[in-house]
This record gives sequence, structure tokens and C-alpha cells, in this order.
Amino acid sequence: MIDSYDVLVVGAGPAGTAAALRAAELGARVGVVESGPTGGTCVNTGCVPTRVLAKTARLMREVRTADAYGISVTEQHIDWPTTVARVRATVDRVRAAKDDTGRFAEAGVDLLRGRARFVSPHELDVTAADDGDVRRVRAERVILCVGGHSRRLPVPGAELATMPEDVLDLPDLPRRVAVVGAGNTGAQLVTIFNAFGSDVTLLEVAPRILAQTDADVSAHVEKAFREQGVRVEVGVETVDGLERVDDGIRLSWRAGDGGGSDHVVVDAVVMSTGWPAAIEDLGLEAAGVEAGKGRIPVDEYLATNVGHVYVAGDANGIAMLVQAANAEAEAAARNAVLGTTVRTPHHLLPAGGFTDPDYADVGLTEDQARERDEHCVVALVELAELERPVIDDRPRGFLKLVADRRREYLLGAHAVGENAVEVIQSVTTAMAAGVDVATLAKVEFAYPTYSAAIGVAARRLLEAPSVR
Ligand SMILES: Cc1cc2nc3c(=O)[nH]c(=O)nc-3n(C[C@H](O)[C@H](O)[C@H](O)COP(=O)(O)OP(=O)(O)OC[C@H]3O[C@@H](n4cnc5c(N)ncnc54)[C@H](O)[C@@H]3O)c2cc1C
Ligand SMILES: NC(=O)c1ccc[n+]([C@@H]2O[C@H](COP(=O)([O-])OP(=O)(O)OC[C@H]3O[C@@H](n4cnc5c(N)ncnc54)[C@H](O)[C@@H]3O)[C@@H](O)[C@H]2O)c1
Repeated sequence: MIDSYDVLVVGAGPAGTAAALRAAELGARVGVVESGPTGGTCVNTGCVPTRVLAKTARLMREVRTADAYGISVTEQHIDWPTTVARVRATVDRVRAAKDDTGRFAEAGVDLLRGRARFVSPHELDVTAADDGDVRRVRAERVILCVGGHSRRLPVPGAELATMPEDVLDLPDLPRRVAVVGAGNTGAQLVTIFNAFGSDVTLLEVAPRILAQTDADVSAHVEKAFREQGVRVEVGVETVDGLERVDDGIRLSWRAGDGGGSDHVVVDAVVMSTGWPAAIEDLGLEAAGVEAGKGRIPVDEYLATNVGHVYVAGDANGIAMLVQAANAEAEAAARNAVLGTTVRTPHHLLPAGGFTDPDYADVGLTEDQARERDEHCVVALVELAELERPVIDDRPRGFLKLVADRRREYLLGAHAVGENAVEVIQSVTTAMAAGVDVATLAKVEFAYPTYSAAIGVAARRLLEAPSVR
């Protein structure tokens, strides 16, 4: 007999877990299929391990400056096996704290262990990983939350590269490392390896690192990387290949603007060059679902070209973040179960990275806002102007607020520096609540805090020169 569900969710990462639980809450009979451990990329190989490594990097930096505070620390080096064990133990603790399987059971959601593949628009085969047993399930509606995977560049010797999810499997901490790709993953790995004492080279094809962020954010972080001794090569034309040589791996590339060939010899090359959707073995053609390049396109209600199949999370390629996965899961579950037309407020999703210094943003960049209206108003506060960053000896960075030409509402916020992500979170709360700039300017911020930059920047927006 074929099991039948109102909603079948494929994937139990952040998007799938939230979508399944929400759909069950709305009264649907729900099954969720997962081929690996619950928690997805975020818990198992992405956010959580990276965050523990970022904390380790921070501790290294703090220890290096301890002397200045009268704390004597004699030896500073990374014991790689201990670091790796700490990361793995933390992943286990987070998984236990989240208790996804317990929450599924409590909500009456069936967790089907195995790999799902469409065999027709409403039927999928679930192949168990352990014994290869195949079970067919039928679903009125399907929410695909299959996430993505890292992309190995199609260049000679690419098999010599380590992918970001395999960094913890490196036998030793690489003394020399090259990171290819300066998106959020690459930038965070640069800070981690740099703090651990490795020599780091960063290659990026785009003209700047963190190309999705505000140009000032990207310039500031890039400058900090260079000052920290990282070799940053942007505007690279192409990576030629990797080759094993006597003393390591030789990574060759062609510099942009006719800069010619260049290379570096390192102990490890990490490729963080993109994140296509995990759709290779999903049988989309059997369901008639059209896939785009590395993602499954959806409409504003997260439906594919096949009306009863929705996509939430990384797989639709809109905004690859946990907060986006959660928000989209809510919309997809409601639209699938209730037939509503709920949209996702992507403009209110904050994001950030734990580099040195941290960076974060929400809403439109200055360039995007100026493209819409050249008279938008921008105010910037340097952290060095505030007491707390000076007290903490972390004066590097800024907060930039972007408002409409009438200086009424915030369109975006961009920060670099200590606690940047938390500062941007506060701005996001104000934006989500519809707080106008004048009200924000009147808010008192606790002393001494990094968030105080928000009040100063809001007041500066009001004082900014009037529209011509
Ligand atoms: C190194 C790194 C660090 C990151 N740090 C952050 C961060 O700090 N903050 C942040 O917001 N985001 C971060 N992200 C992004 C974040 O991890 C993703 O946006 C998030 O995990 C997306 O959730 P998802 O549910 O869409 O996909 P995933 O978490 O990838 O989950 C998809 C699940 O589907 C399963 N699956 C796939 N195909 C099938 C199938 N056919 N059958 C059954 N199961 C299947 C997979 O096994 C997986 O468990 C990071 C990503 C990386 C790589
Ligand atoms: N802190 C966070 O929120 C966080 C952290 C990590 C990842 N993520 C998310 O996960 C997703 C994947 O991130 P990612 O950084 O792995 O991928 P990405 O697609 O965001 O960045 C890949 C980078 O590699 C570059 N690149 C591509 N081909 C190249 C080549 N041949 N040579 C040099 N550079 C090349 C691209 O220009 C790009 O800058 C993103 O959407 C990201 O937002 C979020």
C-alpha cells in the first residue's frame, strides 16, 4: 500500500523542518523525507561548525592581545585535533538541543529516512540509505527543501581541493592555504585560517570580495584582510588548475586585466565557489518541474511551474540564509495547505558574517537605493566616534543607514565592526515595525554600546543636506 500525505516535504534542514511543522500545525497530514542527519547544512556542516571555528579564531585574537591587559599568556597555537573535536561535539549538542526528531513526533509528522525522487507529479520513491529499501509515497502537495551543495570548479586537478564542508577532515592545520571564492563562506574561512596562523591567499573572480554586500562594507573588510597579511587577488580572470608538487599543491590562475599567469604553492586549497541546488537526483523531469541553472525557479508564492510543487530555502536560489529558509517555509506551508498567496519579506532579512571585522546588512545597499532614487539619503557613523569601540580597542568599522529622500523610512543598513550582526538586527527590528527615522533618532541607547551608533546615524539622517 502507498502512504499518502497532504504535504510531503523533501529535506529536513532549516526550511524543511519549519515547513513540515507549520504544515502539520495547519492541520495537514505531513511526511518529511531526509537522506542524512536532520538539521541540514546549517547544523551539520555550515553555520554551526563555522560559528565554532569563528569563536576559536576570536579567542586566538583575544589571547594575542591579552598581554596589553596584564594577562600573561605564554604559548598560543592551535591544537587542530582538539579544535576539530570541539566543533564536532558542539554540532552534537546543537542537534540534541534542537531535537528535530522529537518535535516531528510530537507534531505527528512522519520522518521518512531516505532519498526522495519523483516518479510522477504526485508520487515519489524514498530509497533508504541503509538497506536500499524503496518505499513509494503519494502527496497532494510537495514542498522541496533540498538545499544545495558546494561547487567544485571544473578545472584540472580540482580533486585536490578541499570543499568547505570537508575542512574539518584536513589531517593538520594547513600552514599555507588558498581560499578560492570570496563570498560569505570564503571570507569567513579567511578570517579563521588567518587567526589560526596560516598564510592565506584569497582569489575572487568578481572585482571585489563579498560582492553582494554594500561597496563600503566590501572595501572595508578587504582592506582589513590585506592589513592582516592576507594576499587578496580580486578580478581574477580564471583559475587554470591545481597540481601536486614536491612541497604542496600548486594553484595557478590568470590575473584580470591582462595581468598574466600567477600561482601559489600551499598545503590546502579550499573551493568556496558557489552553492547550486541539490537537484541532480531528484527526478524533477518526472514531475514536470523545470529547473534553472543551479536552482529551481519559483514565483512570488514559492510555487514552481507545476502548481502543487513549492520550493523553500536554498534550493530556490533567492536568499541562501537560515532566516530566509524559515520565512519561506512559513509562506510555502501556508500556501500549500491553505491555498493562500503569502509572500516572503526578503527585504527584511538581516544577514552577516563572522570575519575580522564582522559585517552585516539588511535591505538595499547604497548603490541599489541610488539606482531607484538618486536623492535617497545616507548617513554614516564611524565606530571610532563612539566610546564603547574605543574602550574595547575595537574602533574599526562603521554603521551606514540609507533612507528615502524624505528621510522618513529606512531602506537599508550596513555595518562593519564588532557586534555588526547584532547592531543590524536592532535596525531590522525597527524596519519591520515600521519605525520612522525621526522616532528612531529619539531612542536612547544604553551606554556604552555599539548599538548607540544607530541613534547617532538616525540623527545624522535627519540633519543630512536637504534634497536639491
Ligand atoms: C559554511 C557555511 C556557513 C553558513 N553560515 C550561515 C550563517 O551563519 N547564517 C545563515 O543564515 N546561513 C548560513 N549558511 C547558509 C545556511 O546553511 C543555509 O541557508 C541553510 O542551511 C538552508 O537551509 P535549507 O533547509 O534550504 O537547506 P539545507 O540546510 O541544505 O538542508 C537540505 C536538506 O535536504 C536533504 N536532502 C537533499 N536532497 C534530498 C533528497 N532528494 N531526499 C531527501 N533529503 C534530501 C539534505 O540531506 C539536507 O539535510 C551557511 C552555509 C555554509 C555552507
Ligand atoms: N554567515 C552567513 O550568513 C553565511 C555564511 C556562509 C554561507 N552563506 C550562504 O551560503 C551560500 C553559499 O555561500 P558561498 O560563499 O559558498 O557561495 P557564493 O556563491 O555566495 O560565493 C561564491 C564566490 O565564489 C566566486 N567564484 C566563483 N567562481 C570562481 C572562480 N573560478 N574563481 C574565483 N572565485 C570564484 C564568486 O564570484 C563568489 O564571490 C550563500 O548564499 C551564502 O549567503 C551564508
